[in-house]
Formats: sequence, structure tokens, C-alpha cells
Amino acid sequence: MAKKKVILKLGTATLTKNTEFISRGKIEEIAREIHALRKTHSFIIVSSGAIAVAKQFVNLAGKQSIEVKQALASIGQPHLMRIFLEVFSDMGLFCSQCLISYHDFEHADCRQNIKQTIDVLVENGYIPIINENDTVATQEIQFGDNDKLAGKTAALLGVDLLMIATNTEGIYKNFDDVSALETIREILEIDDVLASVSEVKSEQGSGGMSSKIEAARIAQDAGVETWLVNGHEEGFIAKAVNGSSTFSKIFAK
Ligand SMILES: Nc1ncnc2c1ncn2[C@@H]1O[C@H](COP(=O)(O)OP(=O)(O)O)[C@@H](O)[C@H]1O
Ligand SMILES: N[C@@H](CCC(=O)OP(=O)(O)O)C(=O)O
Repeated sequence: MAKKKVILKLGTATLTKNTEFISRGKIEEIAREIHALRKTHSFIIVSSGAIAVAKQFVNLAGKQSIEVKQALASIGQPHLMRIFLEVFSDMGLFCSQCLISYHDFEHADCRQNIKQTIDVLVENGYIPIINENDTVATQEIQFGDNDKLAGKTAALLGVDLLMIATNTEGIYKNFDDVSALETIREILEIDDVLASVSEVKSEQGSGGMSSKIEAARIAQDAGVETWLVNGHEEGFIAKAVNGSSTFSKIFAK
């Protein structure tokens, strides 16, 4: 039976466990999960976290400006990949780096190149780790387009599932009332949930829930289902796959 192809988007909030540091332990846990599912699922990862890694050991003046964030991403990206390579190879998993920008999807030749490269990697058992090429594009640093980059990639590759890990159990109906948070579990019409989405975002995340919804819309239009899951929960991938966690499922059309 063909393996289920999954794009797993890991946000900064997931990889840092909401702290100021990338959690090697979280990446180890994700590697264990991917290893456990390797016979039935193949994974393509879209990972943020380059800026967060860099902030751990450099202190550039003007940390909030876009160009400093781009420089931080350039400093942090090789370290982020080093951590993935070290941790994944300990589990016998091979990974590779793909830096893509949102604009690349506007060009037919670039789209074809992205698809061909990733297809070859996956066919050969590699786990591509995608991040935005922050030196040439600033969309995602500004607007959290790593979510949309994941959506665009899911649509281009025609994967079976887009799984976006964040720091909530999906989309809450009543986000403003922390005492009674309730996940919207099944969504067919994305427009119906827009009123529940606030522009609030986590400390280090840049997209917030609205960019995840936009990613889900891109996937939905391409016939791909999206799950918004809580990456902070231990074993979140397996729990979502076997249906034992609470998350939002946005159906394909
Ligand atoms: N209706 C909602 N349900 C859940 N989270 C919401 C909602 N509206 C806004 N959010 C915000 O979206 C955040 C997740 O996005 P983000 O901070 O970009 O994280 P990540 O780093 O995982 O991409 C949540 O922590 C929360 O603050
Ligand atoms: N390319 C940046 C991604 C920033 C970003 O989109 O973050 P997030 O909202 O956590 O997915 C980085 O690696 O830090």
C-alpha cells in the first residue's frame, strides 16, 4: 500500500515549547514519531525556528527590524539544520534542506523544479526540511507565510495531508474566553470560522491563526485536508493520526 504523504509544519512556538530556546528534546520526540510511522507515512517538514536559534547566541542591534531578522535567519538556519541532521540521523532518518520563497510558486519553472526535487528526495527516503529563503524574501518573517508556504507546497505536491503544529488544540471557537476554550473540530466552510480567529499570536510566532487558516484554504482548494494540531502535546503526531487528541480538521473540497 502506498504511504500517506504528509506535510508537517512546525512553528517556532512548537519548536521552542513557548520558550526562548529551540528544544532539542522536542525535535527528538518528532524524530521518534516519524520513525514510528515510517512504514505507513512519508513526511515533508516545513520548519520555522531559524531566527529563534540565532537569538540564542547572537545579539544584533535592532532585533525587530526586517533586515536584522533576515540576518538572524541566515545565522540560525545552518544551526537549525545541524540540530535536525544530528537528531534525525541518530534515529536512522535522513533529511535535507530546501529553501523556498513564496514568490517561487508564481513561476511555472520554479514550481516544477520544487516538485521534481522534493519528489526525488521523498522517493529516496529523505525527509526534506523546508524553510523560507529569508535572504531573498521577507513575506514570511512579516506575515507568517511559512504557514502559507506549507499550504502552497501541499497543493503543489498533492500530498494526502497538511498537518500544522502550533501551540493550541486547533482553532478555538471562543478564543477570548480562556476558561472555556472549545476546539472547532470539523470545518468545511472556512469562512464560517473566521469570526473566531483573533489577530493575537504567540510570543515568537509571526503568523498567528489567520495565516494557518489561509494555508488551510490554499490546501482545501487543491483537494488537500489540513489538521491544526497541538505540537506541545507529547506524541502529537501519532495521537492525531489515531484520533486520540483534540484538533481542528479542515476538509478538502
Ligand atoms: N481562534 C483561535 N484559536 C486558537 N488560537 C488562536 C485563535 N486566534 C488567534 N490565535 C493565536 O494563534 C497562535 C498560533 O499562531 P503562532 O503564534 O503564529 O504560532 P506558530 O509559531 O505555531 O506558527 C495562538 O497561540 C493564539 O495566540
Ligand atoms: N523563516 C523564519 C520563520 C518565521 C515564521 O514564519 O515563524 P512561525 O510563525 O513560527 O512559523 C524562521 O525560520 O525563523
